[in-house]
Amino acid sequence: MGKPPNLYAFQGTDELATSLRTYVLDAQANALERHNVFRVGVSGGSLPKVLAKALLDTNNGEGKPEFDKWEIFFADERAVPLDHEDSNYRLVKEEILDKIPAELGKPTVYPIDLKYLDDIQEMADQYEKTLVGVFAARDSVKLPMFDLLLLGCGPDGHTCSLFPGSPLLREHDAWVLPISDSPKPPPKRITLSLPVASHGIKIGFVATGGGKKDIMKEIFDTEEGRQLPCGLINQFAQERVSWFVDYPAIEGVSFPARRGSL
Ligand SMILES: O=C(O)[C@H](O)[C@@H](O)[C@H](O)[C@H](O)COP(=O)(O)O
Repeated sequence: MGKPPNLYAFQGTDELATSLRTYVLDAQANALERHNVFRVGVSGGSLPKVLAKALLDTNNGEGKPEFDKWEIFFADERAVPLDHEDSNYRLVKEEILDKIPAELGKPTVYPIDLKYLDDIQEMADQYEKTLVGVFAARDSVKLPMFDLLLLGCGPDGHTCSLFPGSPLLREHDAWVLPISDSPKPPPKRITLSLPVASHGIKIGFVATGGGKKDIMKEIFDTEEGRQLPCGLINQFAQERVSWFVDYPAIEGVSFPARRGSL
């Protein structure tokens, strides 16, 4: 049995961002030492804004992101053009990529292939091929191992585009899956599968605001919550998972949180 996930709680997003920066830079240092590249998967939602605060505030702690060594992938993406308001690529571009100062270098980014907007199975297959190309042949690597996955948690306990009760949660072979009926709009998306999302060397969740307190209580304090997508990642990845939350998000949660800095 491994150790439980880490739950770090902060007074507000500024404090959260400072510790998230330390966490990301630590993951970067480990990855660069291991293979001189930092492979990161990011989600949409509120995460990119918090991540921008963590990474781009240059007065914020020691060390720097070495973006020219970063390879950025999408933990999930909506099947829309890259300049569409629903695009996670557009969100990450506007919040982070466009704001990176030149001296920090430019990351390599892997967006979805727009040729397949009308065929999301093909879009998922192509994105999986991209991962195969980067993480080595599928036969030799059972699952791609991201150096860091940065994920959000929906009010129903979903993460990436893996929703509670979805048959996609039972998929153990594919690395990337299509979804055509996402309960959160827009309906058509692709997502990392649960085994891939649980396989990151480090997996960081960011959840803030009182709107998250009921689902956080469910995930951390109840047996049913452990079966929700976020709860399943907690179970599978255990101490490789770290949650960065603010106090309102864990009001009433009994699971022990470490308050203050990382
Ligand atoms: O593209 C998406 O819809 C996201 O990747 C999704 O999984 C998100 O991370 C959660 O819904 C949490 O969103 P918030 O952080 O905005 O609550």
